[in-house]
Amino acid sequence: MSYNWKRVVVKVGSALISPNKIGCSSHYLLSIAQFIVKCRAMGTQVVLVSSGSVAAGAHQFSDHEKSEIAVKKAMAAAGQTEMIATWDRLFDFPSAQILLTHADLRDRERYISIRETIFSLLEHEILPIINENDTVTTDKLKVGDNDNLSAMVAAAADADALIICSDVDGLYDKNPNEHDDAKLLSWVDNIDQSIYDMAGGAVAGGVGTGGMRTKIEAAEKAVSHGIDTFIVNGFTETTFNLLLDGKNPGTHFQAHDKPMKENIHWMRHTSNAQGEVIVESDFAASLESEAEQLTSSEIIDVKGEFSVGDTILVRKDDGTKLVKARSNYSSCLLNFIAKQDNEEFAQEFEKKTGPIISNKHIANLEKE
Ligand SMILES: Nc1ncnc2c1ncn2[C@@H]1O[C@H](COP(=O)(O)OP(=O)(O)O)[C@@H](O)[C@H]1O
Ligand SMILES: N[C@@H](CCC(=O)OP(=O)(O)O)C(=O)O
Repeated sequence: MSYNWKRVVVKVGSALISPNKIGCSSHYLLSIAQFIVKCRAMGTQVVLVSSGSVAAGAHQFSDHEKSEIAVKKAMAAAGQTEMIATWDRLFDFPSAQILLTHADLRDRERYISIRETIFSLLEHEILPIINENDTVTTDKLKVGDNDNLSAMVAAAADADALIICSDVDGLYDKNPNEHDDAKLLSWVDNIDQSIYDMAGGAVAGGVGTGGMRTKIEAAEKAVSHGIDTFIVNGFTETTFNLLLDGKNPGTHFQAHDKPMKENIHWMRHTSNAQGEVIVESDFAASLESEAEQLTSSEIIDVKGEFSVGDTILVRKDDGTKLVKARSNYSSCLLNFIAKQDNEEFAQEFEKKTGPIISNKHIANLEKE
């Protein structure tokens, strides 16, 4: 019996591509590539999210300069071509490179465009190979790790499963590289703080970046969109044979059976709030129904700069996060109307302009 997936995202960590940080090695990629080929032959579409550009490009630069940000970006640029060429050589079908930043994914129009490009490539049986566009990112613009990126991609691609290939067998109850008695968790159906507490970071000075924490974050994003998520050991061929047999070779995070709608998931997990609207601590309206709208008289403060259509966070004065929603007002207009002494004017203005936030594009943060 095999898994009945229509579409999977396979994420491959740096240690598998560039184990020694001297260019790329196809040593561990062969069994992953074979898995991709077999999935496609079984009718399962595959999207590949591949790390490794920084590690692969590292050997072009001297050790003393590698901590400089500009050099890291240069390493990524130099390693990216090598990484793509290495993957491309392993397939007898075409592949395509997509480089993304968080700024692309959190912009709804660009996000839709990314989705359409992925679907078009898959329709034409071209393998999309995705990585973060490290060369152009700043702290504000980047996702920062490919675990979270792969979950955002899996949601954008409407995947059924996300397979995160790492250098360990899965999630252990503590870091197996530091504790000999660490136990592998093969099944996780609820990602709560106790699961996050098990996760340590990546090995200091090692090849990977995120460690287990970012993999759990990725799993949380993916399962809430109905995507079964696996953390598996990408070093061994057995992993992929087991997956093809419908078995779990590592840690399986169970998908929610009532996944969030695509646009709500995007708002909750991919879009960044460009600003904040602060309301009183005793604010009680649900904000999700037409009857319970946010009005300017309830706003204490407006923070940040945002435009019509941007995502904003509505939170209470005491810090409680209420909702993330699409703003129908710019920050400038909202500041103006919220600071109006003439309440009648404000009410009339809102009546004409419409609700402050959209109740169609809203993610409730209190329920989760
Ligand atoms: N609870 C845990 N279970 C498994 N691995 C853990 C755990 N805590 C920390 N780790 C570390 O996370 C590493 C995998 O993450 P990372 O190095 O970022 O790999 P990748 O390149 O695959 O993203 C493991 O090698 C291990 O050292
Ligand atoms: N964009 C980076 C990916 C960094 C990253 O997340 O690495 P990893 O923890 O190995 O998945 C690169 O290509 O090197």
